[in-house]
Amino acid sequence: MNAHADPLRFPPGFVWGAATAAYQVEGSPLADGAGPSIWHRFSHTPGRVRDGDTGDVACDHYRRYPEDIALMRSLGLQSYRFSIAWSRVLPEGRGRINQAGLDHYARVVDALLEAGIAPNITLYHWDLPAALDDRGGWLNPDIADWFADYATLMFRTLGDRVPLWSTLNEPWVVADGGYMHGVLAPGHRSAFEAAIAAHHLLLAHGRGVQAFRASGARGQIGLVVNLEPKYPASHSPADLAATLRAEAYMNRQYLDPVLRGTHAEELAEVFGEAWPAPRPAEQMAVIREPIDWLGVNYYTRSVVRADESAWPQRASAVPQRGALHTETAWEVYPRGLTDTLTWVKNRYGNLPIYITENGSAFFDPPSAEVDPLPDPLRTQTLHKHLAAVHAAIGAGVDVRGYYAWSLLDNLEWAHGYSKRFGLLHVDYATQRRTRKASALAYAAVIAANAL
Ligand SMILES: OC[C@@H]1[C@@H](O)[C@H](O)[C@@H](O)c2nc(CNc3ccccc3)cn21
Repeated sequence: MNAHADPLRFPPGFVWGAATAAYQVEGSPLADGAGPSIWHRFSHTPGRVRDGDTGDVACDHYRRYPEDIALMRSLGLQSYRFSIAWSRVLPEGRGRINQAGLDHYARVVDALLEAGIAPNITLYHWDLPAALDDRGGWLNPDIADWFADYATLMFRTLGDRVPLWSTLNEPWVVADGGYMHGVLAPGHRSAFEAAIAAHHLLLAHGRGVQAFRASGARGQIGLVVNLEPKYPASHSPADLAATLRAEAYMNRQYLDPVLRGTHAEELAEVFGEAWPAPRPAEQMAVIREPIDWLGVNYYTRSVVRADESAWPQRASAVPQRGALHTETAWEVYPRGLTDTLTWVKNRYGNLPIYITENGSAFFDPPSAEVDPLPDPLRTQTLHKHLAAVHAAIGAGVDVRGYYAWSLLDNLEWAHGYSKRFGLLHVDYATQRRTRKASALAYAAVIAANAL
């Protein structure tokens, strides 16, 4: 809270939430008839995840969600963004339905509604059913049908009472991490596969939106993308061109097809021989199925220079020495959030935006000896990014809400449990939750709807 100057007030009805993802928090990956996901396989593959960490227990959120919802309520959270583990409800990803999995998520939704917290459901947050990966996963063109069938099942089950839905979380990370560089599940390393996966992710998104419209579900559906503004290291032609390639590869690769019906022109240069022939017009039309809102995940920016050795975009980030960096080595750069939001408005129009993830990993001890647990760097970083959102709103961007990443310390993918993003500290030895000071700072902003 800004104790001296006039408070920065947010619009009436601005939605304040927090976010998680199934594989990072739930634990019990095979409970009650669930099938394995590619992240269950990946984390159990030696060498893939730091310290051999897995999601077998995580935050035990699958069982402890009533306690966690009570904590959300105590902080005054108005919405909770979480994901469905596809292989809990369809153990093989298609066909046979696991009613126990559907019943679990219905209980979570009803408990949230009972607590006055609006569910915001992500259908896909990286944990593809392993059985679908055995059929090619995101490389199989049939996955758009598989995803649409899964989405339809969820809309029929929960569509009467869930106000916000998104199809995919960060398709760029799925393709770049899972298929281009191989650092995330399923761990492939091929530009050809990355381009194919990217197209099928876009097709699946569009088919998911069509399924939402056909299901008659209430609420609104969107797409969640990670955006990282790219600033040229110099005004040299080489650096300017590299910056455009980096921006096209991360920031425009998915938004241009979904919101403009075209592909960023630099992608043919970035992917080279791996870039496919122009896609059929009817597929581009599916991809462009109109969405109701856009989810923006923001963490940092990058300052870009030309780098012929950096594959595939031939551009690399210039370290910003002297700036505050997080434990994930991301520069803290709140102005980048304002710039990103105004960039979206100027390029794609003023569609409703939710900041679906924003947060920071700074060191917290494994066990919390005091409540609240001091976390000054995370608290100041939170305040600065909320001020950046306020600035974007003041510039006319239609930002509807903000979700802190994350509600809980959790499994940070290949980093294991070594990076803590939570507003709530988790002692993994005891599963005890402890509020961090940033949680109380966030609660004060929510209570005042002002900074
Ligand atoms: O790393 C923090 C979170 C992660 O826990 C979420 O599951 C995921 O949605 C998420 N996306 C980003 C930003 N995008 C990104 C960029 C490069 C590598 C990995 C993630 C950060 N985060």
